[in-house]
Amino acid sequence: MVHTLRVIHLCFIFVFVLTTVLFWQQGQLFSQGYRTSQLSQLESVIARIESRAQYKMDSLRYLKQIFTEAMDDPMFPGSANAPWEANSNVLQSPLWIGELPLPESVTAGEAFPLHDPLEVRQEMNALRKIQGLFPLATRGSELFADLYYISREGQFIVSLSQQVNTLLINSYNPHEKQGSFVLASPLLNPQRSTFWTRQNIAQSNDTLINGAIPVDFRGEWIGLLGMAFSNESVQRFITASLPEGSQNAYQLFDEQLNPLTTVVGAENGFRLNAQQIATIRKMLADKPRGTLRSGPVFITFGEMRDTRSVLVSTQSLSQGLHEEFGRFSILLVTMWIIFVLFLLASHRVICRLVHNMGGLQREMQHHALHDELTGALNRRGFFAKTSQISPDYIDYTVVQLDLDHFKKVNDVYGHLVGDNVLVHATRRIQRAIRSQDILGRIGGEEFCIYLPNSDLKAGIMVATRIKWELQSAPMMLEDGSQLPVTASLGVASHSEYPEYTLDQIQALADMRMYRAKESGRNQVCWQDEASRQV
Ligand SMILES: Nc1nc2c(ncn2[C@@H]2O[C@H](COP(=O)(O)OP(=O)(O)OP(=O)(O)O)[C@@H](O)[C@H]2O)c(=O)[nH]1
Repeated sequence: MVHTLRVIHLCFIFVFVLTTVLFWQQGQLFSQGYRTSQLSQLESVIARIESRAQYKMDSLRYLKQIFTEAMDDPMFPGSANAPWEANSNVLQSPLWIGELPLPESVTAGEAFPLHDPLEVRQEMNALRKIQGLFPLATRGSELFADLYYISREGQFIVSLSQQVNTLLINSYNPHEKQGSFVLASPLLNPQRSTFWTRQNIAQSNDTLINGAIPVDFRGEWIGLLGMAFSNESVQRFITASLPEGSQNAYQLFDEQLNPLTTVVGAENGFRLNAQQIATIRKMLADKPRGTLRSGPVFITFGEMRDTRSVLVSTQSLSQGLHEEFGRFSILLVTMWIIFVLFLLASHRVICRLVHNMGGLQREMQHHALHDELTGALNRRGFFAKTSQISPDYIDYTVVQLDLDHFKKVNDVYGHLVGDNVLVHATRRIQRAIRSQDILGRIGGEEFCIYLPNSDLKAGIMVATRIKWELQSAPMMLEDGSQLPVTASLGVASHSEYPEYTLDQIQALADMRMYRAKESGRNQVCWQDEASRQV
């Protein structure tokens, strides 16, 4: 049965491992699918942001075109006012003007004419012209921008809103290496293309994001046209770019992974820690897109080359479970748990069945080989056991025992007392033999004892001890009287007839037992011719 149980355990372990591996593989596929879906979701958000940002840059190029054309337009003489007086021009809404300290590196070594009122007026006229066109370039309100122009000639900055004007002036750092004016120089921007820059707003954690383009006129670099986007407007812009029903939170970072916006989208309260930022930075050095799992949070990130920023999306476990992949994962895990529970239950039932069957089998085997009344081996059990071991034991002796006048006990005291005598006699015999000796009740009141590793002499000693055990302990009856129990015993040893089989030795002992009966009972006989009594 132990073997059967072991096979059952192995089968169940095999099924458990196999199905767990299958479920795990399925989980891996889900996990891969989830990763891909997160990346494609981020990709689509990045594509939207980039296309919108590109639209802004295209608008800027278009406005620059109009601006340079207007500089040459003789039909638009413009205002005769000096730039710092332009606020008084009431024809359109005011242009806000401020003085801007241009970096020395930009102006050094170049012979600037002092403020040429004509060129400055031309610039102002051109600005007036594009001022009217600008609202067309700010499609919708999701990305509020303000247009500004920095005149290299006049060293002033003009913008449509006073707020942006002040911000630009306050945050302008002429020594900034990546400052917009520096990046617009022909040296660093020979293609004269658009570019993105950032300015940290003084006394605040906010950043002003600028899209800018250098303006050249008649082959000479005269200024810079730009759009400034406030932090909140970028935030609104990203929110508007998110897919509907997205469970992710997004945050925009600069290339050094300093946050440019606060978290937008689903609110999961998650903030990247220093270690996660270091990991993302390391991964970005290899690939522009990537994913990582950090505890219960799944992080997806992607670089946006044009705007030189990094978009990071995070999804907490609970948010992920609201998505299709999350629901499938729950289903998969539930199915696995149900399966394992079912497997455990069936394993338990089968083991119990096998155990019960084993018990039943052992019980049946015991009944088949043992005498129910005395508990000793029955005839079949005795011969089964002795024939099992007798080939190994060549030096054995058999004692055949028959209770004396047992019929009389039955007749006088009844069968119940007769049964008790049999039990009593069995116990007494067991007291007189060794644990390795085999006792069997092979007939009604007939017993046989197999003595391994015993010669005839030892057998006679055991038989004599049994005789005395019985004789010396009569059975107590219910009325307090004593019932003497004696037996006649025959002894035969394999050593006498080595060629004999166990059956033959047992038959010989039986014959000698009859001799003991004939010789007057309650005695041991071990010879064929003349019985010897002890
Ligand atoms: N109570 C009881 N009696 C049994 C059992 N098995 C056999 N007997 C009885 O044992 C008696 C055996 O009697 P006999 O073979 O004539 O032998 P005996 O009376 O012992 O006489 P001797 O052997 O010559 O001394 C029979 O009456 C059987 O019915 C049993 O399990 N219980």
